[in-house]
Amino acid sequence: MTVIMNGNELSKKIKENLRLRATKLKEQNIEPSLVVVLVGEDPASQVYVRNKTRAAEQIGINAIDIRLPETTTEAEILDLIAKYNADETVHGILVQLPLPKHINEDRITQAISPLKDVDGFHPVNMGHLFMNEPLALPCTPHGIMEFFKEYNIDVTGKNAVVIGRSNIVGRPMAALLLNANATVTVTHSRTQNLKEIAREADILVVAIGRGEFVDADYVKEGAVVIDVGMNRNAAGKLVGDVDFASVNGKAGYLTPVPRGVGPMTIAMLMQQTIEFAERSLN
Ligand SMILES: Nc1nc(=O)c2c([nH]1)NC[C@@H]1CN(c3ccc(C(=O)N[C@@H](CCC(=O)O)C(=O)O)cc3)C=[N+]21
Ligand SMILES: [Mg+2]
Repeated sequence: MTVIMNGNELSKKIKENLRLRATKLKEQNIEPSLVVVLVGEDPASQVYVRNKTRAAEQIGINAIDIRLPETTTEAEILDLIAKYNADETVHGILVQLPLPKHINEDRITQAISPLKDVDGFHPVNMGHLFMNEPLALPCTPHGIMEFFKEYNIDVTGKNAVVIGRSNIVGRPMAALLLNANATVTVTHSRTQNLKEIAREADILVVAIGRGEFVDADYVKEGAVVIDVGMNRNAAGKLVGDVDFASVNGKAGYLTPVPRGVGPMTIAMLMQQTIEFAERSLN
């Protein structure tokens, strides 16, 4: 029997709690505010950004939604970031990735003040995370840790295998699992014997960007399987990196796509915004 972890339900619960915290902040004349910058017309990014601004609205976070044309220069974005870094009424700044090719994503990420970096992507925040003294956590890995908490999954001493080493998911996920005392293996496209390594996992986090890549052969009976993927299959249907039908029944726990990790990412983004706003009180 596989427990399907419900990201819609858990994120809803978290957002309800955040709404109360937003109300408290407003009573103290702080309006939690998040700047969301989207450059270009990528349809998937438009969906994600809309989901973020909608969640902000539900909670009572003021979302400053900035849409810029594909032709925007790097200097223009850097100017905008400098403006909001200096604006004390703004608590969080997010620039949606990916950015158009003529813009250097690292320079943009590094321009955002670490104290307003709701994504947790800034190298300073990455450093704090790796030293187990986090200031802001990357939202997707953070949301995955919240799943473990909700479903009473103790990762201490467990074999955790992360497939993927991106700066936004794989690497910070490994750090969070290590901070939580798991035994962590990070695998990637050059890993030899991936299937054999994955089969040893008590906790398997899949973030490779290849639709339905991980089937039951990669999964140990009873393992916790977390699917970070967001892909369109040949029929245009949204699928994860895990072959859900194949793994369902073998895993102990499994996240679906959609309604799994995606909504948790957004909930953690909102939580980080509220936390930054609360810090502004002190
Ligand atoms: N600076 C930055 N911060 C991010 O947090 C960030 C980013 N850039 N770039 C892209 C990724 C991806 N991401 C998602 C957020 C929500 C859903 C989401 O809401 N998913 C829904 C369904 C979405 C759909 O229907 O397509 C679900 O899984 O149920 C998915 C993916 C945030 N990201
Ligand atoms: Mg994917």
